[in-house]
Amino acid sequence: MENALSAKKNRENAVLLSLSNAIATIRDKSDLFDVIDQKLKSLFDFEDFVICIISDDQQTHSPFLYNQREDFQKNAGIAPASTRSYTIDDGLCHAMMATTVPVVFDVAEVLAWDNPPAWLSFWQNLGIKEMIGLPISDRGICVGFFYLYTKEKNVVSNTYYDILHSISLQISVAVSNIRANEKIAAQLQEINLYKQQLEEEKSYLQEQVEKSYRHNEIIGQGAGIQNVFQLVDQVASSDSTVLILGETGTGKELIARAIHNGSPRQSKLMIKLNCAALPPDLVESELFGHEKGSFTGATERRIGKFELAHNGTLFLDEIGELSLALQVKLLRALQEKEIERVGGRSVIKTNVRILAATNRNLAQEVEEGRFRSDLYYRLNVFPITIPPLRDRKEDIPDLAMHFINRFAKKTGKDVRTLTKHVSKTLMAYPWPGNIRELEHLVERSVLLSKGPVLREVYLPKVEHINPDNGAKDNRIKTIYENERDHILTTLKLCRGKISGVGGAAEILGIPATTLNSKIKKFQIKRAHIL
Ligand SMILES: Nc1ncnc2c1ncn2[C@@H]1O[C@H](COP(=O)(O)OP(=O)(O)OP(=O)(O)O)[C@@H](O)[C@H]1O
Repeated sequence: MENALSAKKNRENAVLLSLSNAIATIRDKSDLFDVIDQKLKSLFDFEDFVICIISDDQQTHSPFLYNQREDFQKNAGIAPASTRSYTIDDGLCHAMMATTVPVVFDVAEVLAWDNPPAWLSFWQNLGIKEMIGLPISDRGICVGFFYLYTKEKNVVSNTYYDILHSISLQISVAVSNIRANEKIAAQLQEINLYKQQLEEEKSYLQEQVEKSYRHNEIIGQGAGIQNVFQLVDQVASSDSTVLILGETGTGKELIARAIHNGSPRQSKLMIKLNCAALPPDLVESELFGHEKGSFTGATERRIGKFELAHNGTLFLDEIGELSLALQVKLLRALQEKEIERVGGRSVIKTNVRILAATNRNLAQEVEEGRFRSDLYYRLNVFPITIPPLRDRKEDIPDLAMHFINRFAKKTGKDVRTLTKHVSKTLMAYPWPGNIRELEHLVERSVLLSKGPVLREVYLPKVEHINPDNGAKDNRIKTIYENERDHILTTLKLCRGKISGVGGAAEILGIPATTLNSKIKKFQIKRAHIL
């Protein structure tokens, strides 16, 4: 008998020793899981176990280490998961916190209490009859619980209590180490994230410095652009969302930057996202960021433009190209003022001023169901429409001189002015690509010019140009859309003149009355034309 007892004692000591050696090498949760599952099981037979940790506010506790068997999810009741938390006020926790020694609970008895733990019936459904609770402590304070579940009753006799107590102390040390490691890893990840943010901010700042050098002069004396400047002055100092409308190349980004630079957010960043430049799923992660592994290719956690623009301005260019699914997500972000990274679980508060731009007729896009009306109304708080260059020809000579000076400086060529003839030619051209097209044409002409006076410019032939360059639409249009677009283009070319010589009806070869009824049918408004 004595021999049998001492053999048992020896076996226990051996398990304890090997457990303690194994615990010393533990680096993470999976190491600890294996040690408990293999070494402790060799001491006595238990079915499963869970280690829970009490939250910092001492109100709840959550599973920290547990078996992640797939069949658990199929069982009735609440399977352990680190995302779940339970109140500490459930009798069981209080009993555990009041003791330093193992406590054995009869599962059926606990379930008959007034306030049984919400998760316990899950284990009963698996046939668990008893559970042994051991406190997990850190420097003498109870920080969690270690529950061992058994299918038989009285598996652990009193003689095991001492050894279980020693084991719980050792496991407590391992849990503390793992939590400390996890904290360091999370901090490292935060540091890397900030590093990435700083790098992105740096590249944005470099871009901004470059642009502010180029953008300190916005050229335009004509009434059309002066009206735009007035609107910019009115809205810049507020936090209002601004919708900037205008054909491609009319200066929408320049105006967005002027609004940002005139706002109290000017010392922060203006981040730009071109909604048309990427496929929809990438636009989502560009906007909101993503967590590591949230999709194939997401090898690193990455913050999105919303986060990057925090306390600054987010300029959403070509907003009309945003998919309907993303429009919903953007609307939610604007309404809630918070975002969720793709694959992320937590919400992130953001304080961002939104400027949006499009060369599409958004009101029409709404009518035709391609743009959500609720998002449109949220964006259309303060619309600014930039007139196309053909409607502000008076600005062309100044703009041309501005670009001549810039490119002469850039290329080192001595070009100082342009002839009257060139000026007239430029003013007669309809500029479907607007100021950007003028900028490129001047650049080319400066390069080709032979003296200090620009005598020649090489304009494309007008008949090849479709001045209604607004929609970059690759889909095949319906006959209805085509007819509407054709009428609209002609009306734009004629600046809204319907009848008489040079009127749209004459060009289209139909009576003015017919054109008028078509305008009605297609719901073409004056604002669409001008
Ligand atoms: N009033 C202006 N004075 C000087 N330069 C201008 C002016 N307006 C536009 N530009 C220049 O014309 C080019 C096109 O402008 P910008 O990129 O702002 O147009 P956009 O309307 O945003 O074009 P897109 O619709 O294609 O995005 C830029 O190089 C910009 O600096």
